[in-house]
Amino acid sequence: MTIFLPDIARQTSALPITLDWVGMQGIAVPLLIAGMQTPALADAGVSLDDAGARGIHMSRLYLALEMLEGEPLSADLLRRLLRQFLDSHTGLSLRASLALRFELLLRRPALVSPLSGWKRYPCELHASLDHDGLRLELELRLPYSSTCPCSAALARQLIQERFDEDFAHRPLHADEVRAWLGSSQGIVATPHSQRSDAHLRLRIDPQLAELPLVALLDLAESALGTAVQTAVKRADEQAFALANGQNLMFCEDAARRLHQALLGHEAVQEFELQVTHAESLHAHDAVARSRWRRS
Ligand SMILES: Nc1nc2c(ncn2[C@@H]2O[C@H](COP(=O)(O)OP(=O)(O)OP(=O)(O)O)[C@@H](O)[C@H]2O)c(=O)[nH]1
Repeated sequence: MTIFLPDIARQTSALPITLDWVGMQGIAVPLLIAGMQTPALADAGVSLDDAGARGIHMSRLYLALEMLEGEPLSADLLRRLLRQFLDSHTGLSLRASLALRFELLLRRPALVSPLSGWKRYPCELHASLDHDGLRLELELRLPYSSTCPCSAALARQLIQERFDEDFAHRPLHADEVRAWLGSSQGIVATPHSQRSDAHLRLRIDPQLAELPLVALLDLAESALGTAVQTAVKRADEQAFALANGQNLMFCEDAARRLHQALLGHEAVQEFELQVTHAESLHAHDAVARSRWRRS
């Protein structure tokens, strides 16, 4: 005996209006990225371009997401998946989209010691397919350390003044000066540093064979110069202090360095970036933004 199941989605809408996006948000999916299974949350949807149709077929989108489990995440896989969204909604939808939110874990080496540890990078990938083809946008967030150049200059001035007070009118002896340099009575002031955050939103070439996730994170960290560390021994901390001292930056400096680095990457077709320095000088943040579009 066949049981009749009412199918409301096939009814006609009482209000004939098209909809930009209909779908599901926050679906749990495993992805394969950089050789690792990576848990993600997916938002999957299509446009509803048939104004008279009551609804889309959610289950068809949900089941198509199984494609993500079997092979490494790539532009080609996303193109085929979104094509499946559209093929399963022929006559209803002209545009399909998928957003994936996940945290990429990368093993990062210490600066000096032979140690390493995992660092997490929050990522979002937004893919859409319509008659113009596949569009890919990548959002990356990465933490780094920034030391204020103004604060460093002001601290150096205080150290010079203290030096004048302690040594101006008597002969200098290297041992005495060396001991003074190693004391907090001599080095009376230190500049402030802060944990900072870079947020990159990049339009990526959809023809690429591989998604350049790791390459772009490496590029951004190298442009900033003082990425936050994972495993740290004292030797690593000392190297980090040196790196910060040689890498003083305002938020404007950080934004310009990232801008310059991203301009040179072949996969990047357009970007917006924001750097946020969570100041320890005051309770609000210093922020700089920049954007670029290939003309
Ligand atoms: N379109 C739509 N479906 C919803 C919504 N909320 C829950 N659903 C349910 O999602 C389920 C899956 O929808 P369909 O994909 O059309 O299910 P189906 O008719 O069994 O599958 P097909 O035979 O492939 O069309 C249905 O049971 C819907 O009732 C909603 O807001 N809109």
